[in-house]
Amino acid sequence: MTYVIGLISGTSVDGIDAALVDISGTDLDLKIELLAGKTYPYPAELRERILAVCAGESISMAELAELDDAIALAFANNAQNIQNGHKPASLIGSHGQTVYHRPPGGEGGRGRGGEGETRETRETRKQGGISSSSPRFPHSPTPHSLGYSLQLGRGAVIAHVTGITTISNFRAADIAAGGQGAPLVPRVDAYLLSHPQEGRCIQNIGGIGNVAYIPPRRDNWLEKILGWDTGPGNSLLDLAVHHLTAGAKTYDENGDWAASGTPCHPLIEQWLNQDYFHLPPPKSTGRELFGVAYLHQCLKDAEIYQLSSADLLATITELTAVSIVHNYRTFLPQMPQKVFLCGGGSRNLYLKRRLQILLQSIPVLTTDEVGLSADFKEAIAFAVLAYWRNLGIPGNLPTATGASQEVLLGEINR
Ligand SMILES: Nc1ncnc2c1ncn2[C@@H]1O[C@H](COP(=O)(O)OP(=O)(O)OP(=O)(O)O)[C@@H](O)[C@H]1O
Ligand SMILES: CC(=O)N[C@H]1[C@@H]2OC[C@@H](O2)[C@@H](O)[C@@H]1O[C@H](C)C(=O)O
Repeated sequence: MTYVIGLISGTSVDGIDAALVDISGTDLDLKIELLAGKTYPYPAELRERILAVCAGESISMAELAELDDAIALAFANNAQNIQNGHKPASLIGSHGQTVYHRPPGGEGGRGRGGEGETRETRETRKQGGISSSSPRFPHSPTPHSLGYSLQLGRGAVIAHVTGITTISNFRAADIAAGGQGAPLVPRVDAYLLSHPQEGRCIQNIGGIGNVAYIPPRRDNWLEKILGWDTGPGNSLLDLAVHHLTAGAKTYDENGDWAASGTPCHPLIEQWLNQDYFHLPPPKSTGRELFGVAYLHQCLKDAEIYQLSSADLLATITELTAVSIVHNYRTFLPQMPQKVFLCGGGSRNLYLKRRLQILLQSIPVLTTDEVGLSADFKEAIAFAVLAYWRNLGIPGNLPTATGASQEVLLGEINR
């Protein structure tokens, strides 16, 4: 029995998720008990700063250092807060705050999750203006270019402030081994959520969506696990709500607003042409692709349809749902028997309903229904990844990240 704290702020930048868990076992005997879970919202000013940097705003090294300090101290304070009323933890796994993610591949990983091919260049190429040996992915990755992923909130500060050994910088070793550095959660999902007879998809819907496909637990099931980022989760939807309410609201609570509208299907078809949805896994993405510039292009595309605000939100929500199902149908060896949602998007009842309709007879549930908190699963996963790192157990799944081998994830700060 080991008390471990998991900390993460994801691509929604809504706040720091902290989970205090009691962990035992290591793989199929792995067990976790969630003792406390809490989301600590960022101060508004810090959130805005992070979002601006994520949107590509240039900052100086001095400003970067200040931002890292502020995030590290916020994470450290919350690590202390989550222990209130509990036995102290002996280990912290802190993911930190992603501010930049470049998947591996040529030309800055544009083919996978960087800036992406613009519609203008695609049109020019279609008209013969750009020559390419690969018609769909002109920026096909070169085997030598590594990814890059930057998470702020350095572990050394968290370890010093809390006096607790802290594992941080989880993505670097997988990337050094040629991997995407994401998603890292599938190995944890495999041990906590696999089933002897059922093939399952665990679908996180955060800012970005990501799936772990876990085949039934027989034969060499571990080697058949897949995982990748499916595309937008709530990122575009949150940005659209912010835009439509002039910042008064940051998300569509329960999906109520979108539910009062109707999706515009021609737009969905057009948006599904985005290269990322057709790129085979392993693949990962972030706000660099599905961020502010992307939303503005969506708003521009929507102009000719003169959609109401509700119709626009319904259409953006539909893009998330349709792209998830498109990813399954295109890249899974077979459809799962059940889908389990987690992340904030699992609370969007309209999105959940749309997924259920698109997936027809495949039940769409949440991980809460199999005993794993849908809200804190990512924070729990980083507690488990830290626990594995401390025991010398690799955390990545090369079938999910594309790394050349299993590696120990994270740096140890004592
Ligand atoms: N009650 C709710 N109704 C609708 N949407 C919700 C609700 N609660 C949360 N969300 C959505 O979930 C988002 C936060 O999800 P979550 O915390 O899982 O994302 P994240 O961890 O930051 O992202 P990622 O998993 O990509 O790193 C919010 O920005 C919002 O869009
Ligand atoms: C670079 C980065 O922070 N990626 C996140 C993001 O949020 C969801 C999706 O994109 C996912 O692949 C990843 O996080 C989860 C925790 C993971 O690594 O499994």
